[in-house]
Amino acid sequence: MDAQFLGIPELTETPSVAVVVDVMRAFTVAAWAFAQGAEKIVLAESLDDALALKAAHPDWTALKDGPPAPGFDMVNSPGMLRSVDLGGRTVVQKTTAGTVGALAVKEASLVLCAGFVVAEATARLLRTRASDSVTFVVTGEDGRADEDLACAQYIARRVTEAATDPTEFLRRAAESRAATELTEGVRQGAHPDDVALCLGLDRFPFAMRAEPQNSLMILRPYAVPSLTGDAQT
Ligand SMILES: O=C(O)[C@H](CS(=O)(=O)O)OP(=O)(O)O
Ligand SMILES: [Mg+2]
Repeated sequence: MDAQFLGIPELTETPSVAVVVDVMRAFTVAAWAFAQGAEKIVLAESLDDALALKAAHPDWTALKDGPPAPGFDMVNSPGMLRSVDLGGRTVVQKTTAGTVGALAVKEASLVLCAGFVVAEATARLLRTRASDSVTFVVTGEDGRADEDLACAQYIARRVTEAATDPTEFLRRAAESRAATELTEGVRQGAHPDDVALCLGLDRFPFAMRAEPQNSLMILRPYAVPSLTGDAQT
């Protein structure tokens, strides 16, 4: 598999297969939202769009990064979100990096959103599809966020080497700027457990696929064939 690792500004062409990585915290939050019962996540283009979607659908749950804000129900924190019942709910998510990265590749034929919590399921799905070429979108810091790059490199390696040791990749993420800023309270809307939850390797058995639907980009959990080869969708 030919793997490319690109920051959002480097996306000059539409890739065929894109894996959009945001470890801290957008796609860790998304995975937790599905674990808490959310049916789907609408990836919003802007804060105004997120608020407009919420206004049009008052039963939806709107979520943003940074500090709490009027009109939004939650912030982009897995530590806070893990105790919220989202059974059957639609979540609208707008963040600085993760949602922007997914929207930047919305024309791709396959868009997966990932973090360490869904690494193995994501790698297994890529393995199953046997894609020749995969573009990993390293969403943070214009492609330089080491938590995202480490996770992307780990997933890429796992596609071909199932026994890849995660230790060094997780260490890099734990020592990244994002982890430090979350731990030190520099980034707002954070819970003390956020970094640990973002490093929760293979916490969930599903991958996450984003697809355009009625002019919106919708993220859903995506069951992948198990190790024993039982196919699910
Ligand atoms: O919520 C996050 O962790 C970041 C925003 S910030 O860097 O904390 O301000 O957004 P994300 O898109 O999840 O990287
Ligand atoms: Mg991030």
